[in-house]
Amino acid sequence: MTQIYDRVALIGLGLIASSMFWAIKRGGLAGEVTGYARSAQTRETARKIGLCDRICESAEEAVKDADLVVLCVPVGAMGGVAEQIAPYLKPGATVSDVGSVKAAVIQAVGPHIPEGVHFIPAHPLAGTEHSGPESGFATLFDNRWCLLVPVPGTDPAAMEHLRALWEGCGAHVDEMEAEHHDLVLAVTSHAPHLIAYTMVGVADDLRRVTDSEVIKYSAAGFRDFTRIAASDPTMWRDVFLTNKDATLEILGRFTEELFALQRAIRMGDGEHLFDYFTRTRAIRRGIIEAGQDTDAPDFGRGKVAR
Ligand SMILES: NC(=O)c1ccc[n+]([C@@H]2O[C@H](COP(=O)([O-])OP(=O)(O)OC[C@H]3O[C@@H](n4cnc5c(N)ncnc54)[C@H](O)[C@@H]3O)[C@@H](O)[C@H]2O)c1
Ligand SMILES: O=C(O)C(=O)CC1(C(=O)O)C=CC(O)C=C1
Repeated sequence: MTQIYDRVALIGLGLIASSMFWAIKRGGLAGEVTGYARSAQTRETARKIGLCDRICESAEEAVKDADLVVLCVPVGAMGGVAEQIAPYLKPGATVSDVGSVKAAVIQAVGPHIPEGVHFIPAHPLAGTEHSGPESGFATLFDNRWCLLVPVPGTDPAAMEHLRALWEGCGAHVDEMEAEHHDLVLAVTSHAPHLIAYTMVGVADDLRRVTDSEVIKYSAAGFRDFTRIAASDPTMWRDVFLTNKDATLEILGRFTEELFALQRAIRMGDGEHLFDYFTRTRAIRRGIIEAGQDTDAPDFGRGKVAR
């Protein structure tokens, strides 16, 4: 139990904020954690389940005297929240966020951060398809990456504190530059979500001809592949609107590969299909062997390939 901050404020009480709260409590990482959500119903639920030491009626009240303020709202709401809390931030405090896109958040939040307050964007690479204050759990960040995205002139001591908080929450911490982050995440997270949403849309379109059998008998492949299509629509709308260029670049490449496979199927080119699947299977297995598949079961002996 190492306390890193006296007071932490969480703004937006959904999956990530609630998981942060339970992880901070588990590690004894903060003296007090305050919380604020825009909707009265969310604040009520938070109080009921004991989320945060104190739920405040305004964002201003929540951030007052906080040493660390973490913005846990959808990416498109970050700028507005930053503007709202700016006059109430304590000198020397750190403002961070957990947004899935970084360049747009830096652009939206940065200008509102007052002189004497540190701004360190961050992104924990962990989540589920669930959302809201009741969806969080203390172990969400265990053995997952959290990327810190320092802006020019970032105070090294403030960085160390934030790094220690995320490590205390169970994460491995790395640093990455914003544009690079957005390109990497477009491949590993954003495009896959869009493709999963699309596949569910296709299944739904087919409902009329298959008499709902696609949904009723949805096989393991469909279920595994489309779990993430149950994710929050506001969050993902904002991700695509704010990481437009990188996502469109990756979707362009994806479409080219898809067309090549489509052509191989039409032409009966089994060799092309076999070679492609052999190569991609090796890559996927390599991810597991490198221990980067943090969902693979761990029986206390390191990651076990599935
Ligand atoms: N869900 C994931 O898998 C995941 C993973 C890593 C990072 N993120 C990022 O974390 C952030 C939060 O995501 P989440 O999954 O916790 O979402 P969530 O939908 O569970 O929670 C978001 C919360 O923010 C509140 N909110 C929305 N607009 C607000 C405003 N203007 N002021 C105050 N509160 C507001 C909502 O009412 C809700 O309580 C997003 O930026 C998302 O991109 C999500
Ligand atoms: O596992 C999931 O449900 C997720 O979608 C989590 C996930 C991801 O794509 O890996 C989603 C968005 C993030 O910003 C980080 C993590």
